[in-house]
Amino acid sequence: MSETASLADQAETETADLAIATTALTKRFGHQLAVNGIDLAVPRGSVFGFLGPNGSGKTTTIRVLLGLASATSGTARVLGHDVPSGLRDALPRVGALIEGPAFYPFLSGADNLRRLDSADARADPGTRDARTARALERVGLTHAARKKARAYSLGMKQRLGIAAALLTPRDLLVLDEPTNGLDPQGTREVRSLIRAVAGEGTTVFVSSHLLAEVEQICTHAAVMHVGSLVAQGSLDELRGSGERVVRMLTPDGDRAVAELARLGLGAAEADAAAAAARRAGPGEVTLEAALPDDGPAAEDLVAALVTAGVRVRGFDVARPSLEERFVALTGEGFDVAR
Ligand SMILES: Nc1ncnc2c1ncn2[C@@H]1O[C@H](COP(=O)(O)OP(=O)(O)OP(=O)(O)O)[C@@H](O)[C@H]1O
Repeated sequence: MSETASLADQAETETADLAIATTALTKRFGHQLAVNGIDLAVPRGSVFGFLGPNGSGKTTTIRVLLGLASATSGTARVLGHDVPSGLRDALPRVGALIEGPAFYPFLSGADNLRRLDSADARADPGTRDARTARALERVGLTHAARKKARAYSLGMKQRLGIAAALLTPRDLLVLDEPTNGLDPQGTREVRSLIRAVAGEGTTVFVSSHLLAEVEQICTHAAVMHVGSLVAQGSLDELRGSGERVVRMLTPDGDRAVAELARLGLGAAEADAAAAAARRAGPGEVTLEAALPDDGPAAEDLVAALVTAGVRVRGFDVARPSLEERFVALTGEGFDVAR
């Protein structure tokens, strides 16, 4: 087999393992670049967090993936089918909930689902009642099946939306900010539902501006910033990809900086807020230095500092947290609440 052929085969196998794959996907609105050449790779079986602040391009990307908007350039595949030409084949296996579910308030939850089910030409009318009952059970709404949708709480409406997305078996569930506006109880319900759906083998692609949410429910994540994808991978990969940082507390700042420089590390005083948080006493300074993966071991650094006469009152080596890492990537904070 030629090298070109085997590379093509390898690319094909890799794409087959992906529920969503895009190449240089771009969407412009006039002069505005809402999505800027993104290469998304969402592994099958993952719970994939699509993370980014408001306005970073998440909803636009989702709309393009589902054929609700057309890309300006680039390519996308969903469940192995080209978007938009192959969406007719992909969409029956994709459940989606974007920009909040719309229901008839005067119909019960079950009747709303029946109505949606009847709009699906492939759904057998003979098994409609069983299908709606199963979907309601799946999201824990059996007790509220006959209640009018207008009497549902926001969390119940959101779960009804997920039930609608799960009326038929799905390989991929796409959820746009599914916990937006929910109270803590509703948030917990929706998150545990996502875990349960993923546990049954469905790939879940979920957008969120909440880092804590992504950390709680996702196996993988991608980070959007002003239309660009600035990082993606498994959460472990994302955590591990930040450079380690040495932080030390000492009354001998100048001597420590000189010794660290001799060891190849450029140390600087931590910013005032961080230093205050570490409660440096009179004359003490908190120093920080990036430590490359091939840099000296922590114990060798401490030994060298002590030998050089530096009084080491505090010392630690840590990878940045996911939050610190994402702030570094995007230059802005994420809502970490809830
Ligand atoms: N139909 C449209 N026409 C013009 N600009 C749009 C349109 N839809 C989105 N945009 C712009 O594209 C950018 C990305 O918006 P998008 O809704 O995709 O972001 P998002 O990350 O989903 O944010 P949010 O969580 O607030 O929905 C924003 O600047 C937005 O104003």
